[in-house]
Amino acid sequence: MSDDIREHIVECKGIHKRYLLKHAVNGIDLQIKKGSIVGLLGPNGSGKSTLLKMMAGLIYPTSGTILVNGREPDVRNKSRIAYLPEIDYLYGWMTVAETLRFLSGFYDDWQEEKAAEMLWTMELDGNQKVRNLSKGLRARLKLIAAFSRSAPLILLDEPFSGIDPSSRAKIIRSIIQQFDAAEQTIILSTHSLNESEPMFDDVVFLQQGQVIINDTAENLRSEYGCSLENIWEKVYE
Ligand SMILES: Nc1ncnc2c1ncn2[C@@H]1O[C@H](COP(=O)(O)OP(=O)(O)OP(=O)(O)O)[C@@H](O)[C@H]1O
Repeated sequence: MSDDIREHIVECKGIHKRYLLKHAVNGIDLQIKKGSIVGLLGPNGSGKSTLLKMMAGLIYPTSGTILVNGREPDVRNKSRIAYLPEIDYLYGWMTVAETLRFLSGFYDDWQEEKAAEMLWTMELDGNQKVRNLSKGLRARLKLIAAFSRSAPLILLDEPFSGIDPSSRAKIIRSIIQQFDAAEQTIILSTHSLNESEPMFDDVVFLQQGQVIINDTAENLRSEYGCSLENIWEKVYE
C-alpha cells in the first residue's frame, strides 16, 4: 500500500520490549490514525517512553512489529519523525539561537521561519545561553526544535514537564492553532491532563506495559461522563 493512502501512520502488532530484568512493554497492539493528536497516558514506568522510542526507531522491540508509514522505523526514519526525548539533550554553552542553527543542520525539513515565529510566541531570547535557561524555558526550546520540522510524525515525550500551568496552557493553544491535520500526526506522552486535555483527538491509557483503554477523547468523555483527568483518577487511583 502506498504511504499516502494508508489510514494509519503507526501500526503496532504484538509489541514486547524486555530489558534485562523488566518487561517494559507487554503485548501492545495499537494503530494511530493519520492527522490526529494522540495522548499517550500512564503512570511512571507504564512504558510510554519505551513505546515512543520504538516508534522513533531508537530501540527495537524484543518481538512484534512496528510500522511507521508502512516501514519499520530505524535510524534512517529520523528524517520523517520529529522526536522530542524526555531527557535534556541541549548544550549549555550554546545560545538559544545557536542551538536552533545547530539543529537546523541535521534536518532537511527544518523550517527557518517557523523556528523564528515560535521563538517569539514562546517568549525566548535568542541571545540567552542554554545553561542559564530555567527548566521550563529549556522545555520550550525543545518544543521549538520539534515543531520547526515538517516531519509527518511528531513524538513528544513529556514535553510540558517543568513548564508552569499558565504557560503550558498558552503553548498548548499555539500547538492546536498551528497543527495541520492534513500533514502531521502528534503522539504526546504526559501525566498532566489538566491543560493538555483539549488537544487530544484520541487517547491511549497504558498500565504495566499494556494498553488498557484506547478510544477517542469524545467517546471516553461521554462513556464515563467526566473529563479525561477524572477518568485518569478512576483508572489509576
Ligand atoms: N534502559 C532500560 N533498562 C532497564 N529497564 C528500563 C530501561 N528503560 C526503561 N526501563 C524500565 O521499563 C519500564 C518502563 O519504563 P518507561 O520509561 O518506558 O516508562 P514511562 O511510562 O515512560 O515512565 P515515566 O512516566 O516515569 O517516564 C520501567 O519499569 C523502567 O524502569
